[in-house]
Amino acid sequence: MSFEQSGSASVRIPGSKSLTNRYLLLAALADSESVIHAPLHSRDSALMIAALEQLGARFERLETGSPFGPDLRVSPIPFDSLSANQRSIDVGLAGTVMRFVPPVAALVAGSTHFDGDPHARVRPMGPVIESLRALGVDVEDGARGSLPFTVSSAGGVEVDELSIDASGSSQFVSALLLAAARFKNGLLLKHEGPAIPSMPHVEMTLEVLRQVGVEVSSPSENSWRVEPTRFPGFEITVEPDLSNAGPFLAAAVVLGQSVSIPDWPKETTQGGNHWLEILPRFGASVELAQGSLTVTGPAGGARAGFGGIDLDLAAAGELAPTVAALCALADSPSRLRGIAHLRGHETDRLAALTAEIKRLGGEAEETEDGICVLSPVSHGGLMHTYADHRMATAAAIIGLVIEGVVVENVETTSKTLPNFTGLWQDMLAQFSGGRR
Ligand SMILES: O=C(O)C1=C[C@@H](OP(=O)(O)O)[C@@H](O)[C@H](O)C1
Ligand SMILES: C=C(OP(=O)(O)O)C(=O)O
Repeated sequence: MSFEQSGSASVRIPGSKSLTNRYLLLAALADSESVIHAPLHSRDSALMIAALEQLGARFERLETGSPFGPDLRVSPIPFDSLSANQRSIDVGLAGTVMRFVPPVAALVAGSTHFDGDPHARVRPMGPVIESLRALGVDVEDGARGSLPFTVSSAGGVEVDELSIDASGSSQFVSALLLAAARFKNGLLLKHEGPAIPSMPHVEMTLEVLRQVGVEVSSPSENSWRVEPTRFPGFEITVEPDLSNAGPFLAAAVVLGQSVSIPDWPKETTQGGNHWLEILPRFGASVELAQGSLTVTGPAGGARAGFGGIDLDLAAAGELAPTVAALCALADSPSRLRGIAHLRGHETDRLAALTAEIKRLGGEAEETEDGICVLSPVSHGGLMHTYADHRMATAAAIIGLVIEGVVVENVETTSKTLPNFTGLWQDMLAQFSGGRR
């Protein structure tokens, strides 16, 4: 696809998955009703809502006319009046549901069975299962250390100190910190092991806990203390999902156009804020003004050519598939580092990215902690997406430049970005002078 002239588009992005699912969970743990404005409505947030409903929380849709769906009123889990039940929770492929909800199930008397999509069964869960056991809760997992498993609790957690190895996912830390305010004695959590990936997501957890009134501190590097806190319901507006803004901003880069994202937060813990540093490395200019981020691609985009990059993405691995799509269109080699843990994401993303770049005639190889893209993709074909929303959006980016790219199962984007194709088409129409 090429555009004779530089055009511009404004793309409004739905709410952050990571913030929505944290607020939903904390609203379920609060002492009174909460209202969440502009939440994400997607498969991952629907799974979080259904999971919390199983545990006794209630959700009411408050229509606002927003194209992204209603606001939500949340009635918390009625801890004092719940009877010990047997429940069943589908985590889909959502890391935030499979990791964050089991510690909440530990607070509720009865047994809760967790299972998910086929690939969910191979995502790392060991530290969650072992932590719950160390907290005095029974977990039956058939000695697999993964989904499916059943959490059985008398209701409540008294142990107040725990060490885990969260080098496989920051979500292991977030999961325990999010529930810990309702533990009888709070929690002192320590991480022991290689570096934790995606640290901004731990910062996000601390930030949302503070926002809702939970006392939390970090006595030393890699340790956190959550005080036992009863906190009232809250009213909050969810920021747009800056990771999901990525494919649209990448479109600006590869097509040499301008894309603006309204409501870009001034300050944020979202890893997607790293776009401001990453995209200039591909020759784009970025401007944050009047609450919008505008990215303007280099003149001529990928057709005129831009160079590859060497980048450590440990802090924002979630952005890797989008960055890899840019690297696959660059005219010199790239190396992405610090992202070994992507092997435990929605699919083994290092293997998937390498295979799909090679499928389209590029040269790429996995390294111990990332991938190298050695030469760009050169022809079209069916790009496999492995039920991974970010593989689908990566394929869409490549398809803007390479003729004949077909994205397999693009609906998989509904994990975090329903109507991706509508937003994408609308952006392209704006570039060609259509509706703004
Ligand atoms: O806490 C969260 O909301 C997330 C943490 C990160 O997980 P990892 O630490 O496993 O990368 C991120 O990649 C994921 O998309 C969302
Ligand atoms: C890793 C991701 O998701 P999850 O929350 O399922 O871990 C992601 O969205 O890139």
